[in-house]
Amino acid sequence: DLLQHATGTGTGVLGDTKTFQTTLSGSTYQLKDTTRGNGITTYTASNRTSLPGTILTDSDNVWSDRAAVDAHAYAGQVYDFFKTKFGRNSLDGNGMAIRSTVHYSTNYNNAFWNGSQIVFGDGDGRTFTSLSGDLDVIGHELSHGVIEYTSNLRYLNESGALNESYADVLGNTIQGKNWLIGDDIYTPGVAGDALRSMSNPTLYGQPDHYANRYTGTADNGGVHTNSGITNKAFYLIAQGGTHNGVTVAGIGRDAAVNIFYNTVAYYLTSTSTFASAKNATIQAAKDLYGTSSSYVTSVTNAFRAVGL
Ligand SMILES: CC(C)[C@H](Cc1cn(Cc2ccc(C(=O)O)cc2)nn1)C(=O)N[C@@H](CCCCN)C(=O)O
Ligand SMILES: [Zn+2]
Repeated sequence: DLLQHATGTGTGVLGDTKTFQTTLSGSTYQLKDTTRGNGITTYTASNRTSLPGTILTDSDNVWSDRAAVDAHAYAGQVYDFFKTKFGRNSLDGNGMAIRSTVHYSTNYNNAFWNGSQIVFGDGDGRTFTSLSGDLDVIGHELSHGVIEYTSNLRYLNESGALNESYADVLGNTIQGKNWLIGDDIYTPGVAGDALRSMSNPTLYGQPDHYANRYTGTADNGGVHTNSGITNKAFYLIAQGGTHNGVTVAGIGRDAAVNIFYNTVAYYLTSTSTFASAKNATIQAAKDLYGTSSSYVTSVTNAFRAVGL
């Protein structure tokens, strides 16, 4: 038949070899995975800004476009996370096609969800290397899609900071490597630094207590700043620790992300605030693990530790 799926191999942004699903169309291979939902397709913007751009193709199914290899392989991993952990079929729960575009614009130091697809710049090689080279970043961007199809948290002030926080929490948990966001692609010349830290948000200028929240208008009311508050709460719930004199018993990443996913998917609305998110998370923990579960105590204490 004309369209059949194949397995491609290629090199990722950090020089690692990986395999991923492709489609053979006639005698050309396309970066199109038809084994997950209604498909995962990776495009190139060819350093311009029209989206989605052109589907990436190759003659021998051995791929050398490092940004494309990682965008495609990592998107498949993110799809698998939501499907196997939460039974969620793609971003909308209905198998919607996932589209990624790499090589957006020139020296573009960012990655984003534009309401329909995810987009990655190549970075300028100093501040960022190709932004699709970090699984927690792809997880972050695709999680914005999941959030849009569930609570649809408005991207402004407290609901916007929550949107950002759940994207960080889900993206970081999908990678499950450390508590940093973007460390694999931020400042390739500097080891160990990152864009954001969930274990210590203040390391990169984010608050770790509600009293220190940003209340200005920049960045839609500090959505990438105030996300530190609930990022820290998640870290405490998963890992445990003492913060501002409050000791939290860790419950592990699996249970913590289960509570956070269910909260953002089923308990919040587009105008939820930090206060309503605290109550919703406690309720989700009760519904998932029982009202007298120690997990409910950990959630309550973690939110208290960050001033909520
Ligand atoms: C890796 C990724 C998660 C990305 C990280 C990111 C990139 N930037 C721009 C940026 C550019 C330069 C520097 C510098 O230190 O010189 C830092 C940040 N700000 N945040 C990010 O956080 N993107 C935003 C893009 C939001 C776009 C508006 N909707 C998002 O997805 O929330
Ligand atoms: Zn974001």
